[in-house]
Amino acid sequence: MSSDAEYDVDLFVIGAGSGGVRAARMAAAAGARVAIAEDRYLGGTCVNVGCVPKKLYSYAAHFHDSFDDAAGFGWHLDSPATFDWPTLRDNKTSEIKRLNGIYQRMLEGAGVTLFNARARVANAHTVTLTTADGEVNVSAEKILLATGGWPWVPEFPGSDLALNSNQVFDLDTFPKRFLVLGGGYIAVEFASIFNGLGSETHLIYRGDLLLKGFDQEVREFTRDEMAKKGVNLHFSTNIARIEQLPEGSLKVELTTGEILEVDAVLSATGRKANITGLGIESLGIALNDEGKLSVNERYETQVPSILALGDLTAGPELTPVALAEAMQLVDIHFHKKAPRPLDYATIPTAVFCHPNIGTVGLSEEAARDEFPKIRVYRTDFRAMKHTLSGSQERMLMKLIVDDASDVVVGAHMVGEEAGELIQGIAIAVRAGLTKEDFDRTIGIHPTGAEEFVTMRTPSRY
Ligand SMILES: Cc1cc2nc3c(=O)[nH]c(=O)nc-3n(C[C@H](O)[C@H](O)[C@H](O)COP(=O)(O)OP(=O)(O)OC[C@H]3O[C@@H](n4cnc5c(N)ncnc54)[C@H](O)[C@@H]3O)c2cc1C
Ligand SMILES: NC(=O)c1ccc[n+]([C@@H]2O[C@H](COP(=O)([O-])OP(=O)(O)OC[C@H]3O[C@@H](n4cnc5c(N)ncnc54)[C@H](O)[C@@H]3O)[C@@H](O)[C@H]2O)c1
Repeated sequence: MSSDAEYDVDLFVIGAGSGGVRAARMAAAAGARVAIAEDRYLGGTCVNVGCVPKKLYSYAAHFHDSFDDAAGFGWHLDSPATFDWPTLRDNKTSEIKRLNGIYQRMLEGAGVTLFNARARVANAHTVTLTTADGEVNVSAEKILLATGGWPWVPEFPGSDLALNSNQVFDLDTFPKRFLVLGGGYIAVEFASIFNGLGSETHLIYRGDLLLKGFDQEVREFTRDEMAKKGVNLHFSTNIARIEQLPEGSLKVELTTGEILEVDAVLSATGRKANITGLGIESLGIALNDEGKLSVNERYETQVPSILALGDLTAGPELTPVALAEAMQLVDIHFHKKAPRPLDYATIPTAVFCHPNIGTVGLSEEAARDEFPKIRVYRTDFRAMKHTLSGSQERMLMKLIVDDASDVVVGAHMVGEEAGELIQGIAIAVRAGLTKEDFDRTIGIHPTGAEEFVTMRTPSRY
């Protein structure tokens, strides 16, 4: 790359995932000369081994319930529905290829120079690319680290036989018996997916209740609903060892002594910052206690010309967070705007277990810690659809209100399409609306969602 300017480019982005691509495109649109390096797949984790394929598989798994529900409405399948894993897997792969192409065209269209190469930081203003033809240096006024995270698997005898979330999407054969280790997002989502697709499914969790950090009642309700759907939940236990049996299946011994025989084990035990070989240690960029990069409100690391965002930095590991940080970063560095720190307290999130969880703001427990007195409005019920389907699935909805100000500080839901529904509620919570505002909002009938504006009597204080 050559230019009369002091540096080859104004911005060099390492990692073309959610945050990196957004920052590169937006900086280029602001007139910056931008390059980006990606050594694996355009679109990063979300597009290739995260949100997108996960959601497609979650849709696939939901059909199981839909087929069951249909009979009460008069629909009958002539023969039992069968599931073909290669069709789902390969259709998913084609869709991801299509998305990879869209990302490439978006970057090219924005005038971003794309390197299909692994990158490392050589110094505060130089990126070294490892290409088939050897190493290439590119100088940059600013370097953005957007390399995301990588699945972490604990070590125990036979842990190499466990899959991580990157590997679970492309299995050659469908696991008739599936075991997942962990109690976080990925564990509950994949337990629901494989259970829905027809596997005998086990979830092994060291704690006594899944989804630590979520509202306690949401956690308990989700546990009960997942168990009703047939997921075998094993709490307060861990995997002691895994052995491969001669015919290929896996013998999993739990710390409780119980033995399970399965076809695949997924370790969904968290992710670590993806900094291997990135060269940041020698520049004095230190990791915080969580193993992530610390940045200031301008997204600058300890080396001011080196920026970072997304899963690599503190905060929730969510695609919309990486995207929002990218927009902020570009505003600050390329539109010269003052920093407007994101409101991390009201980031909504959904867990795509079955049924889904949607949540925004404070849990009941966190609100009790923060405010002298709260009001909790909650309801759980069987959705109208299930009066005919016969399904015993229930829905939980909850509003947490600061009693003194009447502001709704948390909203939680477990039920069909909770992820879709909570997005709108999140606007109200983010805006600091009061319970009276909710009460004055007219419901939409007949929906489950109307309960969010019709709960009148506190269930407890
Ligand atoms: C199974 C799963 C499901 C998920 N589901 C959801 C969901 O439903 N909703 C949601 O909001 N979030 C979800 N997430 C989280 C979401 O995917 C991440 O928060 C998001 O992708 C983070 O974006 P990022 O830009 O920080 O990093 P990434 O998207 O991880 O991108 C980093 C990119 O950098 C590249 N890279 C790394 N090192 C180098 C290097 N040295 N040189 C060149 N390139 C490099 C990587 O190959 C990668 O493409 C999920 C994650 C997983 C694992
Ligand atoms: N729907 C979504 O938005 C979505 C979906 C999937 C992932 N994600 C993001 O990706 C991140 C990573 O997901 P995740 O589920 O891997 O992480 P997580 O942090 O949510 O859960 C990790 C789980 O592994 C357990 N664990 C950790 N070490 C262990 C050990 N040594 N032995 C046994 N268990 C252990 C933890 O107790 C926890 O239950 C999430 O935090 C989330 O931000 C988001």
